[in-house]
This record gives sequence, C-alpha cells and structure tokens, in this order.
Amino acid sequence: MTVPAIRFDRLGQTFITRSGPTEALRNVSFEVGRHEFLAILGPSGCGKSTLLRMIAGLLAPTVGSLQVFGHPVTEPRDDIGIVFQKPTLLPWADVEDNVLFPARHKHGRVSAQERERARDLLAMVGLESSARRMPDELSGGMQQRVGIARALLMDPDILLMDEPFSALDALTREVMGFDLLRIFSERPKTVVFITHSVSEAALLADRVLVMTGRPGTVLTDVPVPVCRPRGPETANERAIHELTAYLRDLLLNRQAA
Ligand SMILES: Nc1ncnc2c1ncn2[C@@H]1O[C@H](COP(=O)(O)OP(=O)(O)OP(=O)(O)O)[C@@H](O)[C@H]1O
Repeated sequence: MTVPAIRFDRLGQTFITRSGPTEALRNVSFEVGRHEFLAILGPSGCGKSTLLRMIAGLLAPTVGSLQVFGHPVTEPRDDIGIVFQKPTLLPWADVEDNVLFPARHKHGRVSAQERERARDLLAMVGLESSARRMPDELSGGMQQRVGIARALLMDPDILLMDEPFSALDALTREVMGFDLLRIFSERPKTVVFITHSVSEAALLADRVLVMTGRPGTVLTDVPVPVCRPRGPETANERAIHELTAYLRDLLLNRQAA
C-alpha cells in the first residue's frame, strides 16, 4: 500500500483565546496522494489556512492526527514549500537573492549549485532577465512568480499555496495558474492549493475538497474528471462547466443555510 503524502485523521483544532475557545476545525479526515493537486474551497473562516499551517508544522492539532509521508508532523519540514497570498519579498534584496533566501536561511550561505538552480527557476517562471531587479520594480504578478520560485528552491515534495493569486487581475491569474501546471508537469509536486475561486479550483486541481463553515469539516471531496495537460481551452470543456456549477451551488446553498 502506498503511503499518502498527507493524511488527516479525525483532526480537530480549537484555539484558546482571551474571549474563550474557538473551534476552528472538527473531525477533518482526508488524504492527499503523492504528486496530487488538491484544491480546497470553503467559506471564510472555515479553517483552510489553519490546515496549511498544520501541514507546514507551524501548529499542532488539538485532537486527531496529521501525518506527512507516514510520519506525524512535529516541526517545520524542509521538504515543504509555502506560497502565501502576498509574496512578502525582502525589499533590500534583488530577485535572485530573494529566491535564494531559503538556502541562506538554512545554511547561512549559498552554494554555486543553489545559485544555478535559482537562475533555472527564474527562467522557469519567466523572470530570467529580472534577476538583478529589486522587488519594488516588479508588478504584483512578477512578485508572485518570485515567491513561487523561492518556494521551489529547496525542491520540496509538497507545495502549500494559500490563495496565491488572489491579489492578481483576472487575466494574469489565469495565465499564472496554467504556468503553474506547466511547472508541475516538468517537476511534479504534491500541491495543496487554497482558493476562493470555484473555476480556478476546477481548472487546476485533480480533486476539489469543499469545507463547511466553522467549525470546518469536509463537506465533499470531488475528483476533477478532466485529463492533463490543461490550458485555457480546458475552461470550455463541459465537465468543467458541470463541476463548476455543482461546486458553486453547493457553496451558495451552504451559505444560504
Ligand atoms: N492563532 C489563532 N488564534 C485564535 N483564533 C484563530 C487563530 N488562527 C485562526 N483562528 C480562527 O480560526 C478560524 C479559522 O481561521 P482560518 O484563517 O484558518 O480560516 P480560513 O478558512 O483560511 O479563512 P479565509 O478564507 O478568510 O482566509 C477563524 O475563526 C479564525 O478566527
């Protein structure tokens, strides 16, 4: 039996705050297979970012268990990369040095191979000619590409993405999504991708997990019945239209209830 990359088993998370306990997640069970792309949809505050923080080892579950490659998560792991909503680049470092930050942070220096890898990654995200530019000289989409290259520097097995394209305009967002799929086709990764966009989830993911409102739990987990490679034309496929309509109804009805 193959070990899943990520496995949540009846996991719960309750935060204790000054105003009392907040039950953020309840009885969450699901798995993500190796090199699978899972999108997570759910209402605001249902615990999506909390799930990512737990996978990243930044927060321990209150009850239940979480395993990464068959082992409990006890601390932040090197083999997990994170892309946030905003790329939070170092303003005083140029693009290449921002991409190299994880290596410098880990061993206090950067090897020639890591520098070469940073250049390869910048080429992969279409920024080879911007290596010496400073973050404030870049557009939002370019900054987000630097954040993606940085998350890939240490070649993580797992990539966690928390609404990575939400600050971008619709067209850039679509282009970036398909760029991401091309990058993963060259360098497969296990991806957990949080989004509020139903169509983005359907177009990019292998599976879409829908969560209920707080306390968040898994409402449904649906496969995306469309093969790869995918591109802008995928949006015209009937299966995508049907899935998008189904997911939208589900979310709207839950919200109305
Ligand atoms: N450190 C914390 N202390 C107390 N409560 C927290 C903490 N982190 C998250 N919460 C609460 O847990 C719940 C889930 O938060 P989380 O950020 O995971 O939701 P989300 O689904 O990612 O929301 P959004 O879609 O708005 O980004 C919220 O009610 C939030 O207020």
